[in-house]
Amino acid sequence: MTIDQSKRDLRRDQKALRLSRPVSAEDVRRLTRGIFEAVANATDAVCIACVWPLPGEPDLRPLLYNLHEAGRRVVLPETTPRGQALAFRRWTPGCPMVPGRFDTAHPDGPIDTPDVVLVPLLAFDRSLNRLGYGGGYYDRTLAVLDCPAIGFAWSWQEVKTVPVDAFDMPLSAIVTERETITPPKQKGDLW
Ligand SMILES: Nc1nc2c(c(=O)[nH]1)N(C=O)[C@@H](CNc1ccc(C(=O)N[C@@H](CCC(=O)O)C(=O)O)cc1)CN2
Ligand SMILES: Nc1ncnc2c1ncn2[C@@H]1O[C@H](COP(=O)(O)OP(=O)(O)OP(=O)(O)O)[C@@H](O)[C@H]1O
Repeated sequence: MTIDQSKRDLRRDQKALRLSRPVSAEDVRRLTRGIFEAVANATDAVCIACVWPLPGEPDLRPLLYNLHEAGRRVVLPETTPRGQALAFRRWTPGCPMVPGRFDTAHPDGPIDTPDVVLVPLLAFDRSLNRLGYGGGYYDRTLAVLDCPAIGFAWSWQEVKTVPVDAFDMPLSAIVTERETITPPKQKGDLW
């Protein structure tokens, strides 16, 4: 099977899984707290890229308010034409949301460059590889941004190995409602 085919199959299965699993309010609180802490640890990150939820995805909307109240700038992706990197636009509480491509929605605020990007995903593995919707949007965006990329997901979205291509960008960390997964220690690391 080609990498493309195995990605397609995994994408289909993981979409169905994510829509079918019930999520408790406690899970939502734990995941939101974990992401907030991961962002707080990136102390010099002023501008944080989040997402406006798609069906079945963890709902980060409470986090947007928390980050805004904590004095961070919040930006959300505008889904650009296929083949382009995402554009991030400033969000403020209650700002109008504009319908965009693939049933996404984005704020109508000014474009801004994030210092850290929270990345949605359908599947992940322990090596911090991710599978997304297949537009390649986050891979293209992270390739040009060169900033920390923190994946967020439910723990049960983990698979043994995500099929990867050369252009796939591994994440800096993945936060779930159970744990935050960070890169394994490398030989030669000072500490
Ligand atoms: N909340 C949220 N916003 C996001 C993303 C995301 O994953 N979550 N994206 C993450 O990249 C970007 C846009 N996402 C995309 C959504 C759908 C397709 C897409 O190709 N959809 C096909 C069906 C694909 C399939 O069923 O396999 C379609 O609608 O025809 C591509 C990118 C930016 N905004
Ligand atoms: N840095 C890049 N430059 C050019 N093309 C890219 C780049 N990254 C990904 N692509 C293209 O995007 C397409 C989709 O990639 P992939 O299947 O890995 O998407 P995904 O990571 O699941 O989706 P997303 O990042 O939107 O959530 C691929 O066909 C690939 O050719």
